[in-house]
Amino acid sequence: MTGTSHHRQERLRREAEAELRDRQLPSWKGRVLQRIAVEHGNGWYPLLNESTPNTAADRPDAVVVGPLGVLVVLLRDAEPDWEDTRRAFVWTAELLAGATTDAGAVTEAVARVVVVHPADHRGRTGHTGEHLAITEAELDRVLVRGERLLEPAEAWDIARHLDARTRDLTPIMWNPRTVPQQRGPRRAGGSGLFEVRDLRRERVERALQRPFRDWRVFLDDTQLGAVRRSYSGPARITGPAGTGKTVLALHRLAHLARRTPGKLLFTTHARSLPRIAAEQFRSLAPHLVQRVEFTHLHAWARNFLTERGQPADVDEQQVEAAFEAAWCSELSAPLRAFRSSRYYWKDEIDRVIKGRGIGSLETYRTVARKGRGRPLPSELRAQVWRFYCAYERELSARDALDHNDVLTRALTELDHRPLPEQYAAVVVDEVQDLTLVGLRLVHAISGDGRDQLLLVGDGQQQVYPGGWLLSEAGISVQGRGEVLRRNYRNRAAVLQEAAELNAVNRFDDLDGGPTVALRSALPVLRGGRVVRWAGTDQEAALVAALRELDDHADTAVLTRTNAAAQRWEEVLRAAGFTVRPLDRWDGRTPGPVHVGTVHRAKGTEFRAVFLPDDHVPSTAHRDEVEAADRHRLVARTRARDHLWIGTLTG
Ligand SMILES: Nc1ncnc2c1ncn2[C@@H]1O[C@H](COP(=O)(O)OP(=O)(O)OP(=O)(O)O)[C@@H](O)[C@H]1O
Repeated sequence: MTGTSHHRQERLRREAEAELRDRQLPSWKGRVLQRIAVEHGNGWYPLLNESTPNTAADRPDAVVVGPLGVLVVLLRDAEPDWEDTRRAFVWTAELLAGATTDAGAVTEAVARVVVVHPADHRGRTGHTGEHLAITEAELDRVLVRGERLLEPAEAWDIARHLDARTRDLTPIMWNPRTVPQQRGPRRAGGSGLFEVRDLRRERVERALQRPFRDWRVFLDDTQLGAVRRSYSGPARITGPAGTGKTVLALHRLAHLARRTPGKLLFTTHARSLPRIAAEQFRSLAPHLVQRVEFTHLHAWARNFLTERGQPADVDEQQVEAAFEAAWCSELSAPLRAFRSSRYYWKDEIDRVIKGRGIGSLETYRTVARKGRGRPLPSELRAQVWRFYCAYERELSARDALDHNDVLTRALTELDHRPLPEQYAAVVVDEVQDLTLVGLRLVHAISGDGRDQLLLVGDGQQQVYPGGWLLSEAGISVQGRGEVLRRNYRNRAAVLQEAAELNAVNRFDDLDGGPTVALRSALPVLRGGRVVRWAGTDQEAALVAALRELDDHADTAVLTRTNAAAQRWEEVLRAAGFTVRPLDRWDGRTPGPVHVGTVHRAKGTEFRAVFLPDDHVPSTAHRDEVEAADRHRLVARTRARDHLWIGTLTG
């Protein structure tokens, strides 16, 4: 430390001592608060609780706003009760509500609870479920070291907001009415919409330059509303691709975790998404990660049945063999005559008959089969039913269960014997891909209580056939929900390319709620690059295009089928690239080129995405054309900056 800065520190310390003199603080608390107050010289704005040192157990002694975020500081001789630290956080978070900075609305992700103990404290320190515990000797950990979360102007705005919101907190060492001299770049006059939009763009651009996405994103007003709102029953978030639905869902989980005891559940249909969401949640709220279970729905059902001593393993080969046996029998002949595709009839069983939990031909005759193409005549339905019964017999003969059986059994078991302990909240992402039985299961897990169930999805991104009405699962969202419109992921050129697809939303029109199509989404980021390639030697073209990229980090080659993904893996390895299959990715390491199916990439994003032509056979069936367009929409909207689309000719 130089002589001058030492002198300045000493002056600040004496000023702090004078400000705190009347408080009659125990000496160690006085020292800590002085130290915090001195940090004002480094861009921190301390606010002291009016009652300190006689602070209530569940209130902070100080709230300090600065470059490393908002610290909710509790000075305690002994380890506090976790409920008290949580309440102190919630109290502060509620004061933060409505705070805005140039970058947008403030989220709770910028705040954390820090419990400070005296230097001779012998108890535990470090991270607990709810807070970070340190001794007074370790204050640098929270005041000096760590990730920079707030710009100087943002910290100032938040500190002033807190001062204005409550009389319980008093600024020390700074005056909310005096504009600080050394401030970071601020908006220069005016508040036109255009300018606000530019600022948001600038901030998102900055976040994109970091190696990983900035999960402490400042949510926009609609997102923030949905994070903090208390819903009296099940609620629903919709919005086109890239509008921040998953971000919102994770913030809401953190928000609810801080307010309620008990476990929370994040689930979805796709196997890879929970792992990635868990990583994102970890960087958003590391101390709460133990409280949230991230599991795809089939794994949840399997674990649940296993715990209850019931069989739950699915042997894919046996399932395949059972279907093949039925398909090879004469029972499939009328089906083939109507639609030759084996996949179509497999979907009919998986997504319509078993997926909807249809137990009799009478019910099957009446079901709407939305999005499944030409209606099935009644006589053909009877034949499909016979085919389905043959498949079931083949399964039993092999003593095998398919994935639908596992969900159905879990639902029955839950009906019989509910969970011993309810989840505090359940969030379902990509809800449009669940079957009706899957939806009933999440509803049975969550119940209808306040804030218990949040459904997040977008009908334009449905990649599995079949649909349902929420009411068929006994769920009513009755105006409880939000529609997001601002696309933060895709640069304008990429968004435009994806929005041109005619991805018919067969899902949301079922519920009649408000929806926004991708083409009406509002792009936040400018620029972007779309390359359309057409020719015969696609492998050479894609490899050359990949080589042209200045950086391969965060790049993906996405395919329609597993077989195509495997083939591309080999091609890229042979060309010298390091490749990682998407199903082994946890969203953390951006290093090698990722290769996988679009299904595996659901809910994720990459800087550059390559979509080679997969020889999709052309079809005249409307449902298949629509499904292919939805699939393409999902694929294209995975790209943030750069999109490469291949077309094989000849
Ligand atoms: N308010 C915001 N400000 C800046 N960036 C944001 C904001 N909200 C979301 N983002 C960013 O936008 C991208 C898309 O967010 P997210 O994955 O939550 O969207 P989504 O609606 O779930 O997309 P999809 O339906 O395609 O899976 C992410 O990189 C996220 O960090």
